[in-house]
Amino acid sequence: MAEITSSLTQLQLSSKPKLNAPDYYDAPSQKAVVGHHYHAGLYSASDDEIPTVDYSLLFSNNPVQRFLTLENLRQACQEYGFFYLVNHTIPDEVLDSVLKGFADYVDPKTIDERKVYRKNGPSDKIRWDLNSSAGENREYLKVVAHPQFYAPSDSSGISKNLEEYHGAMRTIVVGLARAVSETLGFEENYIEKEFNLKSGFDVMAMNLYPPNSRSKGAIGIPEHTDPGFVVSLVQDVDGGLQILSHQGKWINAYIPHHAILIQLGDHLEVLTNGKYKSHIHRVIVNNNKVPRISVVTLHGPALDKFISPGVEFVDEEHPQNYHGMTYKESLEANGGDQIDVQSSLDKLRLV
Ligand SMILES: O=C(O)CCC(=O)C(=O)O
Ligand SMILES: [Fe+2]
Repeated sequence: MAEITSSLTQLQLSSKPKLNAPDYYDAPSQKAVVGHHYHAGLYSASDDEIPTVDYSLLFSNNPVQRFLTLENLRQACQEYGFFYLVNHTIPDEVLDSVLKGFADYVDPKTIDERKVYRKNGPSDKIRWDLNSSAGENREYLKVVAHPQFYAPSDSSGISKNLEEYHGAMRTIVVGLARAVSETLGFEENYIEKEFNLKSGFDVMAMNLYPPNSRSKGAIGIPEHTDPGFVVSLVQDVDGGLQILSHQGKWINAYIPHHAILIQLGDHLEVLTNGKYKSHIHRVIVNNNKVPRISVVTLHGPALDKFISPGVEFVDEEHPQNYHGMTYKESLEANGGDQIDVQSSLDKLRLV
């Protein structure tokens, strides 16, 4: 588990760790392919700090400590919209085995096993694809993980790891829902109720990004925001995740080892009428020396839950900025399938 590294009295900041390639990868010997049609500086981003929130202190018995950590979380939500979560209760071994499990799963020798999960239809609960183009470079597996967990059949035994990890992450997300509700000045069950999180629709996306020597361009995943309450993300190595700040500046995410990156989702933005916003992010692979794996979970409201700005967030000074829609409708509003967990913030915004 990541350690408490900073003071409570100000936003807790992370430092840039060194690239730490796990030994199950063959680091490619090739240098970056010459002749890619992108400019090295085109996707550069700054190393500005990203706040860190200590999960365990959100539930501290010490009221001062708890108050200060909730204030830290409120600032992180309102002024950033993303933060690193440390001391979060998921054992290191669980994080390591989900990442290692996916690394084993995407063995190029077993690619035919995965192809059965290529798009079959709109009700797919498991989806796999491999994109290698100027616009996107990644292999991914997505599974619906809640209210029911859909386990991919596989010879490497990944499903057990995924399900264990998801169960642990859900516990944290419910804890975060309670803490975030308090930062908004509500009873702790406000978000759980508004999103009916007990029946929340969660999708896990496991991504493998190639090193630059094996990619067809600079982009791992193009710019987007994600629907839902929050997105949780763990990774094996740093490598190109960039988030667009409030100030319109791209920031490199250097996630401390064994910490979790939390990004606020579109539907928290809708519920709070824009007070807590989701942020555009992308993955750039042009500097990657080794492959990178991320395990990203989109924790959503229940599919049938109608989400609109809470009345408490709308007044003369703050006119309603978003339409209401059920979560299901919003996932499908841009023609996507539920498993695509596509953003439709463009359709939800009134202005
Ligand atoms: O892999 C990453 O770092 C980000 C992936 C992502 O944004 C997503 O899957 O929605
Ligand atoms: Fe994303």
